[in-house]
Amino acid sequence: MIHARGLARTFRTKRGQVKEDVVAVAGVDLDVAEGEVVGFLGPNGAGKTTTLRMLVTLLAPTAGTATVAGHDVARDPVAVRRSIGYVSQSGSTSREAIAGEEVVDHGMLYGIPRQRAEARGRELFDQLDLPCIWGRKPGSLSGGQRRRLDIAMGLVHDPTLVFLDEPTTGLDPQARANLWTHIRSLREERGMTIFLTTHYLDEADALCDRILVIDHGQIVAADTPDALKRQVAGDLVELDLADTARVADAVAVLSAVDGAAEVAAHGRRVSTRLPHAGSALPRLLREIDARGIALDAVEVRRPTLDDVFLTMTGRSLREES
Ligand SMILES: Nc1ncnc2c1ncn2[C@@H]1O[C@H](COP(=O)(O)OP(=O)(O)OP(=O)(O)O)[C@@H](O)[C@H]1O
Repeated sequence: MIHARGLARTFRTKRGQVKEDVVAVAGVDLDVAEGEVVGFLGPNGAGKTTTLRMLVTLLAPTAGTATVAGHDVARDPVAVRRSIGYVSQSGSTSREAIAGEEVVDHGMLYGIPRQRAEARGRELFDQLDLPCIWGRKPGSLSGGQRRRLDIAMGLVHDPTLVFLDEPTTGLDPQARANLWTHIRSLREERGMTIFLTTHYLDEADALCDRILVIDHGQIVAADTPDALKRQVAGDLVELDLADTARVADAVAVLSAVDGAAEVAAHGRRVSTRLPHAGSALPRLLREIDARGIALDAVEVRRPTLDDVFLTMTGRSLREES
């Protein structure tokens, strides 16, 4: 559905009197198969929106090629636009318009006759849980309703591929979870291919079959959420000691465990990564006990997507965003 090779975009900007080039996207290769939900994850300024805007033909690449829904973005942008839905970060509804009319007008822009656009709009409003907002102004809707209205606008011409730019940014946790359910149903009920950008690790984890991590305009990781998590060194084990004087002894015990990596100490806390913490922990704790090292707390955490990002880039995505 989407294939890009060496896709790049540089912006020429002016700082004071000096002109300089900003490399927003520095040669991206990516492939998205039909029916996949793919998440494009990265910190602020990583190049997510710029990549997306090139794929939806709103921005010309400075280098590289891409085909979207079988059409070349540079040679046949109109065919790309006819085949896709695009929901931008800011949405496309005017606050003072009438929600239903906006959707019908949008459908008619794609050449759909009024009656069919209205039927399609009402069907989408039902599916996206917006049954009573047809005659309302977008400005009077909640954030979650407005986001679902934006998605209805993006789907009125029945595309098989939809691009969502940060679909849940600014929504409260309940509205986000609700939107995730709707996004999942688009794939399940309509077999749509979905490409979305997000800052949110939990969103990428919950929604996406595959995740592409972008940093400084380059893809630094691409795989399923589980496979990405398996790539990092293992489960994180943290022990809080009762007595700082025993930190060195605890570090020695952790370092001796088979497969232990990243053994570290911060204050009273010593930590390590273990490939299979569940099975290694009983023996480790017996050893700690045998040496008379008293513990206040033990914590074991499965790797998260943030750990993946940290491993790939040396920075935490959570801090960045
Ligand atoms: N029109 C522009 N002119 C100059 N620089 C730009 C322009 N658009 C984007 N950039 C720069 O390109 C880089 C990538 O921006 P982009 O918006 O693609 O990142 P992003 O990952 O989508 O960020 P965010 O999560 O904040 O939306 C940033 O350094 C940004 O400042």
